[in-house]
Amino acid sequence: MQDLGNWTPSSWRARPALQLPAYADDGALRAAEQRLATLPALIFPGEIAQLRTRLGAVARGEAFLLQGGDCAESFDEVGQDAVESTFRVILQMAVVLTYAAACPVVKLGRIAGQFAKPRSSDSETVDGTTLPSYRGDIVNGSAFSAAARLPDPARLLTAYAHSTTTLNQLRALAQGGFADLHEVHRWTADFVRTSPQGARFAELADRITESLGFMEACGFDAARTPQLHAVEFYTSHEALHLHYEQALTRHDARSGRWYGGSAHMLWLGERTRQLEGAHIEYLRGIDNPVGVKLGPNAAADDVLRLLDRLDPDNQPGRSVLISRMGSDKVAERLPPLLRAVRRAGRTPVWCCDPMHGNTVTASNGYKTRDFERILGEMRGFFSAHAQEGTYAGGLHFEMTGQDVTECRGGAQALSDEGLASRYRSACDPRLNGSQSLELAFQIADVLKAARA
Ligand SMILES: O=C[C@H](O)[C@H](O)COP(=O)(O)O
Ligand SMILES: C=C(OP(=O)(O)O)C(=O)O
Ligand SMILES: [Mn+2]
Repeated sequence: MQDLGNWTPSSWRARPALQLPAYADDGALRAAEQRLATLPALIFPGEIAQLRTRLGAVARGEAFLLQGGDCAESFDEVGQDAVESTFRVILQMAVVLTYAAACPVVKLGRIAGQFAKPRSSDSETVDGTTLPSYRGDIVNGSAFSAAARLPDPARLLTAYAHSTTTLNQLRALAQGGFADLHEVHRWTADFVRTSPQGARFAELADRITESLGFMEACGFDAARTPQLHAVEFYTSHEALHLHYEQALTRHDARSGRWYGGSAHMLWLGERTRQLEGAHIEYLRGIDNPVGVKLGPNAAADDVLRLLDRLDPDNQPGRSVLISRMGSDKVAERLPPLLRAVRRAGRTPVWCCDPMHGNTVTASNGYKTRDFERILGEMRGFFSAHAQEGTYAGGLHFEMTGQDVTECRGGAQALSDEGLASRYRSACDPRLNGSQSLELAFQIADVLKAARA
């Protein structure tokens, strides 16, 4: 078993911690942490071990990882629509990829806990008024008022409550009949059904339905094949708010290991991955699969030191490296990292986040991303792996199943003016349901070619 040295769930507190809120009332923070520590973990060790096994298959090139969801979940949107629509689009994307590339797809939501946000600036100025930045619903409110922006420790408990609600809904959707492959036609949202993507998906769904009918006519017993009736769906979020993560850390008496009980998988962002920092210290001691984002300034040596710290035994399925270079930099910056990791004999999952290196400001002030640049980084990621003889293992998207207008382009040809109509994200722009499906068809072609 990995030697954790002097690690404890609270050893991160002796290290410099970036991006954490400064609470005015220490007593209220401690009370919230103590309350959380008495509540059940959201995710249990057996489920975490199962995801490690699935990601191990990705690391070996036998499966593909699809990770996606909101940039920042909102307390106001916890409920039927937002969760169900994102779940159904992830299912649709996964079916498109599985069908095209005949490759199992591991489905991992940025969901049921994605409430904490790192920011470039501590404050925001609007019309001459300066207030603290919004840092995610677990910390403060997105409304531009002094009261909303005050960090409130009671939000830690609301985040836990909302995560349990969402997780309960996800478990029901994944296991309760909705995800049955015989229902594949029902997964399309109404606004997508009439789009070119909707039509393309309907054709694919017809082929799947026909194949199932054919196989059942040949005597294949679908009723005895659980994989047709339910899906494995896992959760993840950025492990930014360490007070929250520590309070949900649990010891597993059976294995003797510690695990983060807030999600199956946890990752660190580009801004909090300092080797000697608090966030890496926390992550190294838990047994979950863990990820690290890598931006264009990551050096090969940094990446190897991070793997030494997080995954010293080089266990397939433990570490996920998520590159987010930008479409204009991926061809130059990613190959040296792939080469160094391969030469060191390391076997992390390599995943691409084509969102965070491609954020721009539209002419009317909206934070946005271009569909073509997202696609461009994704293609650059596959090319870099082909060039280096490594496996392009997965993709990480900021997306929603809803009909929002936050990213430009795609078949809908969303323009700067179009962004204003339904821009709902409190942080970064997401692909909408139709853009997400369009992207899945594009990736399917690339994945099929890469696997051939
Ligand atoms: O989601 C990631 C970050 O929180 C986000 O990209 C930061 O955005 P900012 O540069 O507006 O702070
Ligand atoms: C903060 C995020 O990304 P990054 O750390 O890559 O900027 C994120 O995934 O929301
Ligand atoms: Mn984001």
